[in-house]
Amino acid sequence: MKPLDLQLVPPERPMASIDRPMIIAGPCAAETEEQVMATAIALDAIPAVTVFRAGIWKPRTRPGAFEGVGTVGLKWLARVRRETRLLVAVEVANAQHVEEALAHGIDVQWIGARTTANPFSVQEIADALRGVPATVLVKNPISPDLSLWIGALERVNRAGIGSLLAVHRGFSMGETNGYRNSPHWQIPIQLRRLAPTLPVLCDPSHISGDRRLLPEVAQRAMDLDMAGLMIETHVTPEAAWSDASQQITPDALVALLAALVLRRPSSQDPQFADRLELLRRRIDRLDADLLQTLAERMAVVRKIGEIKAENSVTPLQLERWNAVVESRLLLGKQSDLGEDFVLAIFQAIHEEALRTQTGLEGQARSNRVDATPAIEVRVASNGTT
Ligand SMILES: C=C(O[C@@H]1C=C(C(=O)O)C=C[C@H]1O)C(=O)O
Repeated sequence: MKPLDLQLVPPERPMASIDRPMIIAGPCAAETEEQVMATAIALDAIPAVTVFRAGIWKPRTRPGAFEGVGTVGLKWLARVRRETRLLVAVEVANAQHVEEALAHGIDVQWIGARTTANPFSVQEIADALRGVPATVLVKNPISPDLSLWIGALERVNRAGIGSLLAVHRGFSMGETNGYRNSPHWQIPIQLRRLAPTLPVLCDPSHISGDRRLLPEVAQRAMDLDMAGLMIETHVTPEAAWSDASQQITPDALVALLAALVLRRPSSQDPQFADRLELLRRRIDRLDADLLQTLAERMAVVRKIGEIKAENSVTPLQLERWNAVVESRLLLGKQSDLGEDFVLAIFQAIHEEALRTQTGLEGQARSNRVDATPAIEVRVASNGTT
């Protein structure tokens, strides 16, 4: 795929000129004016924090949960803006939210995961932002669908706004290895590959769902050289009206930021460059071998597919596949390779093997005169099969 045509972040915008990770912090939701001001004042004292976030319209999974204070919260955010050095950010989900946020001088608007998933809503928001030099963050959609995320970014970008940034908040999956939203780090990495000038921040709070996981997720984001962090922060997290388990106090945020190890994306040291180059050449050779081996394996798979097709045997052979998986996991373990990693590789290989053999089966069927008829469905007289 060629790089995306996203005209991003004019350099004169303050949000764009970041040589350190941008830190956005604030409560999941604005609850009262006192809670908003107390949190904002505490965050104002942390130099690394530049943007104060608070949701006022909260999309909730089920009705009856706290759905946000609504428009009155914008007045509280405007007060934060007046009384601290922080920029203020709010989530918008429709054109009316955008207009009200703009009318109250809100600096940053973010599009949440549920909204990003709906192109109608994103277009409505983009239309409301047309020609306004606003800063907009687009969170990833709930499902691990990169095209949907890119589509939302493109819609907002085409509106000709001021600055555009993306936020990785993880993906809602059945199984999440203890995360509230599975990170699927390869998706934001792929986004950055396609849109190299787009700053992509990470929201460790929504990935973790549990404040105990925050430091490791935030560190992972920094190790991936992401442009910043959005971390839910509340003066009394345990009493929060929403997302209580994932919010941290401003003091805990100070500790988290202090413990982060920030590394450079590159080094000028010529010795480092030489060693890296040498090792990378070895990787290049190994990858070429890997691909060669894969191609040879696929050629054998194809041969097996041909004899299966001639004998009308199904591509999937569960017993054999089971034996392959067991033996490769064991081999992998002996070489210190993680089980999940080895399984994922062999599942991808098997998927491709089946795809190859399925095509052959179709061809053989249409060439054969004595082909077994396609599944016969007999309709019983009472209408059931
Ligand atoms: C190659 C075969 O076909 C399929 C692919 C397999 C593989 O890639 O190892 C294993 C079993 C089958 O589901 C085979 O039957 O051996």
